[in-house]
Amino acid sequence: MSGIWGKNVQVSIFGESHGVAIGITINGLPPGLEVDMEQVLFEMARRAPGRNELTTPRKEKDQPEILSGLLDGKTTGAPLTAIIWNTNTRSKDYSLLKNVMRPGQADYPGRVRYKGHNDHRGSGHFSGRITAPLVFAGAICKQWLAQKGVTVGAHIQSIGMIEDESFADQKEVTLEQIRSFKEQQLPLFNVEKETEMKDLIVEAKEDGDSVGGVVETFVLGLDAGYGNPFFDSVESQLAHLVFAVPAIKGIEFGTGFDIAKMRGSEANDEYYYDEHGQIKTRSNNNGGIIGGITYGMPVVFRAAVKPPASIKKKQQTINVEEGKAAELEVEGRHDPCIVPRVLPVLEAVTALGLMDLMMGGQHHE
Ligand SMILES: Cc1cc2nc3c(=O)[nH]c(=O)nc-3n(C[C@H](O)[C@H](O)[C@H](O)COP(=O)(O)O)c2cc1C
Ligand SMILES: C=C(O[C@@H]1CC(C(=O)O)=C[C@@H](OP(=O)(O)O)[C@H]1O)C(=O)O
Repeated sequence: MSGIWGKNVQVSIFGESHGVAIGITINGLPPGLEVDMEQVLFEMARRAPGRNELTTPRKEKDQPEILSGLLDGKTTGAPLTAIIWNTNTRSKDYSLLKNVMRPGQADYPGRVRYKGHNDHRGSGHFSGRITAPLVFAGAICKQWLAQKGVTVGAHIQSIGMIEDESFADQKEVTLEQIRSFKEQQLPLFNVEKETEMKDLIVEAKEDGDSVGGVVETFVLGLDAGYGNPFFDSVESQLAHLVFAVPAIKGIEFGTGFDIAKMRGSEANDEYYYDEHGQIKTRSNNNGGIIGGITYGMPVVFRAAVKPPASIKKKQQTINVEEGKAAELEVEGRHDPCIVPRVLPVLEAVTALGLMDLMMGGQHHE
């Protein structure tokens, strides 16, 4: 089980959705980093289940208990461990699913990989619930990044076929705008799309179905010169973490797949000096990264989020115990759309990836 990630800031996650608890150990945090716990709790509440009609009804406090690594509100430099108790499990929802494999969920591959020993209750260690500790870690990384003038934000690019404007369409995205996104149930540039998106989610839920979407994440204030060519490129670093998040099925940086349709003359991001003598580019088709290295423009990427697999609609599948075909209507508490809740997770892993990269000391300075 690969529950460990990172070079300079290393995280190790543990737990199952219906086990006693979930949690994380973070190694490599610099000593003396002041941790604003209110801010950490705020970030965790953005992701927490059961907070509104658009999410799973499972209610969890998601209150982290710090076991080590923090004294008088500051990191000690020793491993920081936080535990989050599971308090609202309802494992009977999963008794059928030990043998009847949900299409699109990890039941079948997980069963094969772990020889049937995987905890199937609440999808066990595969559950989106295990992203709560990642948001905890990301919230601390964000505070370290803020000291370096780096801010991570995100908005919903789309839900189903309903699109928001893109980051690239904006004249300027301010820190104020990012703060206001964090307060919104559906963070959007074009708030007029909110009702339409909410209705789509509710409609899918009432239909016993689910919807997917796209989250666009952006990083402001990152200097030129971070990253590496080839294996440790900034794209590789971020993509590794983004694909670690359950339900993510695609990623594109900058103009992404559409750059393939452009000519070089259109795709190239032309350089200029701004009024303060800063080097900028007129477009940002490369999403802030060229040669695996940042060039001082915002890092921008979009991640495709699949519609959650656990739906009430009747589906054809198999019962592996009986070795027969089976029909399945998934009961229980599920998100009709993962997009709003995965958005803070994507911000968190971005912050973690960047802090790990920046702690590496490979910058030109
Ligand atoms: C925050 C969050 C909440 C999720 N909620 C659900 C859910 O309620 N029902 C479900 O079937 N999948 C849900 N998922 C997705 C599954 O965890 C995921 O599809 C599964 O682990 C298989 O992984 P994959 O989709 O990345 O291949 C959620 C994911 C996240 C990140
Ligand atoms: C509890 C959370 O969301 C869960 C994520 C999830 C899944 O399959 O990923 C399935 C559901 O689990 P359960 O059947 O136990 O209610 C969600 O409620 C959470 O994210 O904290």
